Amino acid sequence: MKTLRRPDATALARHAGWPLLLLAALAAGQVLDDYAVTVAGTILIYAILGLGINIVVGYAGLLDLGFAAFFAIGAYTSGLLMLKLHWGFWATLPVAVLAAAASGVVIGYPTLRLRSDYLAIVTLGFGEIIRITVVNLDVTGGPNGLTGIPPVTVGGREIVTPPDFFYLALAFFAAVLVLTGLLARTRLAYAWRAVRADDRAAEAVGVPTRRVKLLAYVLGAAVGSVAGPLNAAQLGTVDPSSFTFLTSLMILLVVIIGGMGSRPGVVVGAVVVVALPEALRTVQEYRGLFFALLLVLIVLVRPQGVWPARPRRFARPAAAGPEPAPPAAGGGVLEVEGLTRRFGGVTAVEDLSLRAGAGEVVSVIGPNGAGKTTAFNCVTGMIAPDAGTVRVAGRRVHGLAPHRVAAAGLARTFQNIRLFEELTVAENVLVGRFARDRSLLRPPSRADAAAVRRCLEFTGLAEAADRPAGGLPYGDRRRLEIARALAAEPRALLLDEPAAGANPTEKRALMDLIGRVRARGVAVVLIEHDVALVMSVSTRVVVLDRGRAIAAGPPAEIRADDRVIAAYIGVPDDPDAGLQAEVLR
Ligand SMILES: Nc1ncnc2c1ncn2[C@@H]1O[C@H](COP(=O)(O)OP(=O)(O)OP(=O)(O)O)[C@@H](O)[C@H]1O
Repeated sequence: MKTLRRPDATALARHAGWPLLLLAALAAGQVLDDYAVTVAGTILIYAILGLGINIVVGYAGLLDLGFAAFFAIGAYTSGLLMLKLHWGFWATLPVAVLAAAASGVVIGYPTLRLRSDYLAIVTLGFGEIIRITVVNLDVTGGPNGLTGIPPVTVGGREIVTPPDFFYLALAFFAAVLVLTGLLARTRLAYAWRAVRADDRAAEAVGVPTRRVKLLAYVLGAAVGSVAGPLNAAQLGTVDPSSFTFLTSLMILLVVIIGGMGSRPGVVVGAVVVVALPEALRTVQEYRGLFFALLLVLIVLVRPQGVWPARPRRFARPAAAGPEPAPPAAGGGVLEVEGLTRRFGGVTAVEDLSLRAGAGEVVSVIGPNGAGKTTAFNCVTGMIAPDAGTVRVAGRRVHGLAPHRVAAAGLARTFQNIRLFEELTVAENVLVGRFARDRSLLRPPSRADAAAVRRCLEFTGLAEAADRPAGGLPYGDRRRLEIARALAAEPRALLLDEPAAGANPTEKRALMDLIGRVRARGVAVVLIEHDVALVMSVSTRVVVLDRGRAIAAGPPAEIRADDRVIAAYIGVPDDPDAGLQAEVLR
């Protein structure tokens, strides 16, 4: 039977697309007139800036309204070194990139804890600070900027004509393209996309989010800054009016129009942002109006961008690889002692102690607001407890950042499912591997791929590997969260209401899954309102009421405990109480 060759055709387009585009650009340099080739050179400069901001905004989702600052830092550093110290262009280049990378740390570090709107204000302010500084310093030429920058020489030849400059810009663009292409394949790029989707969930599954965000600023700034020296070389001047808020906005538009996180989209965006105003020169008076209207139209028709990023297919390893060895005997133990957390006058968790051994299922039950989720959040480092200790396999983990707690062997799921919606199922699980291996600047390893496959097969999601997580049915979303947690090969797995909203078939499947996880020697801690499920899967049950553990023991004991029934079921004339009591009994 004939098989469809479609994937091969797609792969060909994927691999041949860039070389073909570069070849077309090489040919265009020969045939275009000087004006068109100058516009094409400017498109390439914006494409380089776009590839830079694509890292910060497109991959990591950190809104940046001051990206022109890095463009300026690159241009001024290179220009000043050439004019004041008589360095050659090529020698100034690494210094310009380093200066921009260092300012990426300056802007990145204080903004790590900020979310979108505050981040926008801070980055906008940073862009203005840089512009106002260069306008007011004597050394940078004040409002006149720098003039008389010597041309670039390549192999003894001065780059002065528009086609020569276009080819230089094309070489820079190709180099930046290769570099960003390599970056897009690293584990860091997956971490960026996870951070963009849900940074708290990313941190909880082992991604060192602060480092990952800082790297986005640093690498984005370094990549974008390359456009600065190039622009200075093209014009022979550095003019502060080229680095205004409007420039930052145009650079941001490159990725918004093209498609967040899409490198081909960046090229499309740069063409639109640079060439469209040029094409509208014939209607000079209405140019701004037409440009604005066309942009609105593009964004309305293609809200995801003209060329949105496409999900990558998961590279299936030949085999899922051997099961990881179960934790050593006596390992896989979670020990919580005296955990206390207050919120103002409310004591959400008070002096809670809990122990889960390898292969045990310990359930934490209690009425709404009893403090169950707060206890989980304290144990996993997402909120700091006021008192108490948490140990995983004998190692203290309280006070550690959530990604370190995950690395110590504690994986979790969330009450309100927190998946990385735009990532595929396989990519979600891959991000879960960060708890095992935090290396960032290399592509996912064979071990990563084998673990992803193993976890997908274990949870029955292998068929859905390449589907976006956001499109999964409810039951599969719950299972995917568990698969992502298992990718960490945890010693203890904390499940927060995994059966909420599940139908009876899904509940049975969940019970089976919990049984299989437990059989691998993992300690399972379960928060659950479904008492029947709790009683059938648990080895021990801890009952919380108003933050305190009022009973703990095997299910049979808990069923018979009158204090539990009174506290958990509530007032005797509650119409639901009889039913719940039946289940407990
Ligand atoms: N961030 C917070 N700020 C203030 N109070 C909080 C905060 N988080 C939880 N609380 C309070 O702490 C108590 C315990 O809440 P928690 O969500 O841990 O309970 P729960 O047992 O998980 O409830 P549910 O079963 O409804 O999920 C509640 O009184 C809640 O209002």
